[in-house]
Amino acid sequence: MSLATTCSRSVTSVKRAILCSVTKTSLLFSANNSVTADQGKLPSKKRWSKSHKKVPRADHLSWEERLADVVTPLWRLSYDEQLELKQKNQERILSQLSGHLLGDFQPHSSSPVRCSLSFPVLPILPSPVRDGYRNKSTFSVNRGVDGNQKTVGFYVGTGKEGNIVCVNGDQLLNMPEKHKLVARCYQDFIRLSLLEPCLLFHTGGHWREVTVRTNAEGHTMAIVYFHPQTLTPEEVAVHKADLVDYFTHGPGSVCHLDSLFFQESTMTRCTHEESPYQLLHGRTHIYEEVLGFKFRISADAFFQVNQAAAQVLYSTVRDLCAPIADQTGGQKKVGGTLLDVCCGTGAIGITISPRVDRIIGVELIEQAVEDATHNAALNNVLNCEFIAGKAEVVLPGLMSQLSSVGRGLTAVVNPARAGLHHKVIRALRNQPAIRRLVYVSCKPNGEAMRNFKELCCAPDPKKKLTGEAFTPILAVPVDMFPHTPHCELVLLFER
Ligand SMILES: C[S@@+](CC[C@H](N)C(=O)[O-])C[C@H]1O[C@@H](n2cnc3c(N)ncnc32)[C@H](O)[C@@H]1O
Repeated sequence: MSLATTCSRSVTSVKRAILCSVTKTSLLFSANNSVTADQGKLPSKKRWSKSHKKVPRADHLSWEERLADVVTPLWRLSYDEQLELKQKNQERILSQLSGHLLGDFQPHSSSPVRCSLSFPVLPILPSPVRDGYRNKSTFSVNRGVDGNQKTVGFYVGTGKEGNIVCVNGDQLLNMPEKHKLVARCYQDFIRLSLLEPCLLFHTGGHWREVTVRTNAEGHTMAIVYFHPQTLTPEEVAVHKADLVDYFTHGPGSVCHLDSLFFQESTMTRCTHEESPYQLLHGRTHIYEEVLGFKFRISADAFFQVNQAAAQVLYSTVRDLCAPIADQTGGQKKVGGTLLDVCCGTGAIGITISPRVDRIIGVELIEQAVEDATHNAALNNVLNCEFIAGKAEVVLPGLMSQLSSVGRGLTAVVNPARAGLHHKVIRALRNQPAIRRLVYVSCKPNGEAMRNFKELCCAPDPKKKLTGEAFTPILAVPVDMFPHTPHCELVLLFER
């Protein structure tokens, strides 16, 4: 089957908006969509200042501007310019995959290599909300511009160079006011506390980061991370009580926290299982609504950071995983089984559940699996089951049980930045019932690229990749992170 035929077969049932863009893109891509390997790279500040806006020299920048350049490096560009840049960047990344599949990519060559895209990349879908969109922020504690070690904000500089300065995030465009308020109050609280901040784990100190989660309804959860060092549980309890008092009856009550959690951790990052998230005040969970479904989110669980853009992402993923037969919209049933790998709190599977017979989700974090199971029940969804465990451990066994589902098996994978373990790729690739696979990645140029190549390479018995190769059919970038160079990439593979 020719690529063009495969492509049109895949997109005929995708939502009209997508279809429309595909048609336009398909018509254009063979003629115009060739990009060189260095095109679309994020411009250096020098290049920006030439082609876009004048950027002052770093030593003339305020600390807030320097921080904005670290956290939201596209903040000087208009949103259209940002989207153009991201589009080119995604096309450049995907041209690597195309080139690799066509056998003409030279990864070690320093000269730009001309590669055509062998599949359409649709125009990036913008975020409906551009400013203050984050529903989760984590603020660090370290030495501030004025030397005060109890400063809550984000780092400028690096630990390696020993020039870290902690700058408050008040000017960051992606940060909602509520997050800034909680960070200011936490700073005020730790400055009042007799305990020292924990700047480096081996040098002592206690107060660490604070994470703030909010939802579209304005509910707020704060999670304070604390290093107990040699304090007894009784001594820690006194400081926990002070924290609660500050945020419920003291100056911090302006934050109107709906939940206050506390995690005592001796490692940079601990799961709930390693060190429990202790609820000090208020509600156990925060809730978010996406595409008409309600999701319970635990303190520890992943949820897309931009709720409005998450709706765009999930409807795109839904239409690629389970394209409805007609173009009238609605929730017609397609049937079959959907495997939701790295399912988090179940958002992808649950939003697709009305269109398929069965959803099986696999997720590492137990709390997230509990949330996913709860979320299915909360939404009266009866065809979802979720399995806790590493996908690389669960999938090989699960695959043999799924052999009987025939050809109605689709997989959607949405791993963290580290990509999928090679055993997961092997299990997916060697299960012939999977004809369609949708890969959602926030970092397609990293480990995910290795995954793409392993999904699409010729059968390789040495790597135990014996199943028929997948072919990339269509890519849809979705902007989840305005003002930053990042976006989500949805990549449809078929075979
Ligand atoms: C980018 S999030 C996506 C979550 C979900 N699909 C969503 O849209 O909300 C990646 C998820 O992969 C999970 N994860 C990371 N490593 C994993 C592994 N080895 N096996 C299964 N899940 C894993 C993380 O806990 C996280 O929930």
